[in-house]
Amino acid sequence: MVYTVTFNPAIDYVVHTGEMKLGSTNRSDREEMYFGGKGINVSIVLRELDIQSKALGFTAGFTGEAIENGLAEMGIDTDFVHLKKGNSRINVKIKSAEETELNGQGPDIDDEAVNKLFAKLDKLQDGDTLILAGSIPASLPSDIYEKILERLAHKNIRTVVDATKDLLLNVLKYKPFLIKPNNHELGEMFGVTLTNDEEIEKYARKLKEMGAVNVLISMAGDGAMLIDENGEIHRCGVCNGKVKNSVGAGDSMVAGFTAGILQGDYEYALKLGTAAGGATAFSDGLAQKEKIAELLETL
Ligand SMILES: Nc1ncnc2c1ncn2[C@@H]1O[C@H](COP(=O)(O)OP(=O)(O)OP(=O)(O)O)[C@@H](O)[C@H]1O
Ligand SMILES: O=P(O)(O)OC[C@@]1(O)O[C@H](CO)[C@@H](O)[C@@H]1O
Repeated sequence: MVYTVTFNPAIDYVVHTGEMKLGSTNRSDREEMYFGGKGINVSIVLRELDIQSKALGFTAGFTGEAIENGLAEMGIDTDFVHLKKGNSRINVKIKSAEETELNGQGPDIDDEAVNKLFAKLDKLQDGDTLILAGSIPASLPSDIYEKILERLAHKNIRTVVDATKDLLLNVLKYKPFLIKPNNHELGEMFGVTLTNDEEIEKYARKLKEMGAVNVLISMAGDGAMLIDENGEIHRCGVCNGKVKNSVGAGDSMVAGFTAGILQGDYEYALKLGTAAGGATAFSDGLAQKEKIAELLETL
């Protein structure tokens, strides 16, 4: 079974506007809402790839209820811990000449709620896959992902972590099966700006030396690089298409790669990840089955 964990689910409120003037009243041309947060996005795209997962995490208030109902309507299995206070966040994504995002902080998560999540995770079994994805609310310490991996270390669970900074660095000693920072996040973790392929490879290998089994670096329109468990490097360019939306492209890549590795080798997983990432970049909302299949054929 595949489980995703989203500590900080969100309603993604996507606003399209011709021009955006800071300090003025702007009017949108159209709006859309999606139920998101990184782990949830991974669950949604996994379902497009015929892999049923269970989405875990925390929801709160009326927005949390809307997220759960929306996911249920989409056929996504969920088992969220319900927080007693606050509301799940609404993340604003403004699409004008450029994409601007304003992600919320999210509700506080207390120890009792964290322990409820731990109890659910304790039921995972050998052979399961666990995907931890996205930011955590400020009320939680940055070793929370580490604590989860530590709890599960005695079981044979394939772990995937899509996070940044300390949240990611802290888990490396537990040898996550896959991590997927993008090239900017990779540089940020080492306090450097990465300007070419050689530098990106050098720092990706550092993450591997620090414990990650497979390191996948996504580079938006420049494709992706994988350093696999044997230290071999694989590269994949991007699919061709008109970019509509980059929100969730990375989550789609994580879903595609995870589905790919359950069905084939690293080359195939990288291609399926690339096709899923591209399918999201070329769609309003997340990747759909037919688009992923069409793009996979081109790689
Ligand atoms: N402009 C694009 N054209 C084609 N493919 C793209 C484009 N942007 C993203 N992709 C595909 O999606 C993958 C992941 O994208 P990206 O590197 O932007 O992830 P990310 O930064 O984690 O994204 P996000 O945080 O918005 O989900 C890329 O490696 C690529 O295969
Ligand atoms: O604030 P985080 O948790 O880092 O990212 C949250 C988020 O931007 O990630 C997804 C796209 O990857 C969106 O659905 C969501 O709004």
